[in-house]
Amino acid sequence: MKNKLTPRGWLRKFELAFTGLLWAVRTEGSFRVHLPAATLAISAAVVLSFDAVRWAVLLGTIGLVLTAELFNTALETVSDAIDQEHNQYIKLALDVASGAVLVASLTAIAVAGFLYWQPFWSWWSSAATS
Ligand SMILES: Nc1ncnc2c1ncn2[C@@H]1O[C@H](COP(=O)(O)OP(=O)(O)OP(=O)(O)O)[C@@H](O)[C@H]1O
Repeated sequence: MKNKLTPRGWLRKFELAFTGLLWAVRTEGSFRVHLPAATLAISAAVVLSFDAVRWAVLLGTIGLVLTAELFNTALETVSDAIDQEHNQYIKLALDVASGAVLVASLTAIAVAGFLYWQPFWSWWSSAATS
């Protein structure tokens, strides 16, 4: 079903996108790990007074992980619709999608190391000397 590119059509597109987003967050257990982790990372960035570049990299990295998880959830839903019995192609597709989430998550951990190390060290040093 195609939405026309009118203001009403765009509104409908956003409505459908938010419906999908909310459904995925409510039903996919992995978001119970990703969302608290993202909240913790953002809170630490506020405390450490991240500059604009650090914020941009942090938000981009969080977006990468959440986007990978959303595509993984979409693929799991389609695979349930296609075949709920054992299917080797569905298995491979879901394993690859899980691999994508793993790569995004490991990338986020590595990026976090670079982002937080120096501001944390400055914060720690000034807290220790005061
Ligand atoms: N129809 C199927 N045929 C074969 N293997 C499947 C099928 N459905 C799921 N699997 C296997 O089970 C694994 C987990 O798939 P599932 O859709 O249950 O995700 P999940 O356990 O909810 O994981 P996630 O935490 O990523 O949502 C897949 O990676 C795949 O190896």
